[in-house]
Amino acid sequence: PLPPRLGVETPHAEQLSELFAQSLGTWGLDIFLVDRLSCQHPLVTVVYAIAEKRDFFNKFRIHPSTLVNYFLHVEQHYKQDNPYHNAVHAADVTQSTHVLLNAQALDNVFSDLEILASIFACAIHDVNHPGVTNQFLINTENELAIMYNDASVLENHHCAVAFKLLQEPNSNILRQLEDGQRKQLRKMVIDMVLATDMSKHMSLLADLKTMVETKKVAGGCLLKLDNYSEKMQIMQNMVHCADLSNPAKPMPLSSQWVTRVMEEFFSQGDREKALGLPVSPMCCRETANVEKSQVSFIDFIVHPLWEAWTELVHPDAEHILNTLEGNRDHYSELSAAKEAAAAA
Ligand SMILES: COc1ccc(-c2ccn(CCC(=O)N3CCOCC3)n2)cc1OC1CCCC1
Ligand SMILES: [Mg+2]
Ligand SMILES: [Zn+2]
Repeated sequence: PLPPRLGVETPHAEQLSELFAQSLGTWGLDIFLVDRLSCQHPLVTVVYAIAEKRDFFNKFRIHPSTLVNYFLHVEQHYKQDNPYHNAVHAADVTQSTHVLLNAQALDNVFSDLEILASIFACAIHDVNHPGVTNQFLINTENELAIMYNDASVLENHHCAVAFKLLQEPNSNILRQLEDGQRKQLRKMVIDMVLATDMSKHMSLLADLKTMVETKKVAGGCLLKLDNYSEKMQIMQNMVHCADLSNPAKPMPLSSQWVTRVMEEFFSQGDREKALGLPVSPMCCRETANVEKSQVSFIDFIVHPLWEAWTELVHPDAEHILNTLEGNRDHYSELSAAKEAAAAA
């Protein structure tokens, strides 16, 4: 028997179908509206809609009910009471990557398996996130830090949980793939999820810039991507861009993500204070300057990354870079106004 049209029953099925028909492939999709209309199943409904759109069911002989069953379990393993690292963030990163994959410059670059791997990696990339950073887990000698020897602790955990859930009954969406394909997908997913660890950011960006320079020299086309490592580099940067896309979204969405990430940081700061640990940067609710932090985050991390991505897929991501630059100026003005008010 087939599952409901969107994967899960919801009283707003009509409205949600309409929203996906209009905006599943749009950069400004209101993922918070998807969360409400789907009755808190944003991940299952977004993945199901993308799977339909990209014909995953036929291409990989995945039964719709198996896909729903697996991603319901994945969704349940995202901690709903995390203000930021919850299933809405996973759905947001997945839908954002779906949009980035549609760039004309990327036509015919990725195989069907690489596209499935990218969407799968986004959907599971933060599963079972505890709402604290790697540094906090290391500083508190958390069992996860011990398990993964302080190396990309969270990112290793997300991968392990996701692949463990595949082994549950009626959940193995990869069952019908050839063995080689399943092994290949597993490797690609691990490579992408481990690349969402911020400690990898600088090397990832450096490699992306080199590739952009080479592409410029080779007359601007991306098609000459034959080896795995070049393709994987683009896929890793694509997922990393999506993971860091909040400041590049329309302000009504971006500002909700800022509130959420600060709430998660502040509760970590509260826990560090209670444990007598030094409070991490930007985690102290008394002293943090939210707008200033966003400006620095954009100037030092997000803009350099999106500038490189925009060059790689020129001209498809121009509007994203423009939105980011507009948001940066907005936070900078807010920050200056706040300082002026404090000085008055
Ligand atoms: C909406 O604002 C943000 C949205 C996302 C990020 C962000 C940074 C790195 N990632 C990738 C995952 C990661 O490595 N993290 C998760 C966040 O905590 C640090 C370790 N994501 C940061 C954001 O703002 C900064 C944090 C407070 C002010 C500036
Ligand atoms: Mg993460
Ligand atoms: Zn994330």
